[in-house]
Amino acid sequence: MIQMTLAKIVYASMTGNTEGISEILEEKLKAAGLDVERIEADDADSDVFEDADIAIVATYTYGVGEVPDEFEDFHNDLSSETLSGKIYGVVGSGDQEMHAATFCKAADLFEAAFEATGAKKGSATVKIDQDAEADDVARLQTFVDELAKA
Ligand SMILES: Cc1cc2nc3c(=O)[nH]c(=O)nc-3n(C[C@H](O)[C@H](O)[C@H](O)COP(=O)(O)O)c2cc1C
Repeated sequence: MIQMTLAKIVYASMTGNTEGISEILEEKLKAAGLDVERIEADDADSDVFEDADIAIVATYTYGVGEVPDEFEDFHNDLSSETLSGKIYGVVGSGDQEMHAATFCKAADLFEAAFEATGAKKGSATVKIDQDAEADDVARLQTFVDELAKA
């Protein structure tokens, strides 16, 4: 049997924007021929990416530039995991108008955590204002294409 590349998306979403983004990612990764598992932050331990080839986090930002509560433990523990040999990517949703100074800061915090794991960044972090519009969907396509060939 041919071993397929497994991509795992862990996401947190309070009002649905990031969930929608995670669904778009799932669809596009599948279209690229990958196996995909999409998991809510509440259901994920920090070792969730152990059996994945591609590790993706999709997060909104809460408080003043903070990781959402339901992602806090996961985020803290992620940096202690060893994910060398794996590819990672991060997508953020935030509010560019109301929170310009901390726009999608949680995505940057996840990028830093992934860097500590030894995983390789497969594509630049995508930051989306609220929900994904057509231009964002195009950026997500590029993100997926780059991860798939990284
Ligand atoms: C209390 C509160 C604090 C927020 N703080 C930030 C922030 O610091 N930076 C940011 O980019 N967005 C911030 N946001 C906006 C959300 O991240 C944004 O609406 C996001 O699209 C929500 O995603 P979701 O629909 O997946 O829950 C905040 C929203 C709330 C309600």
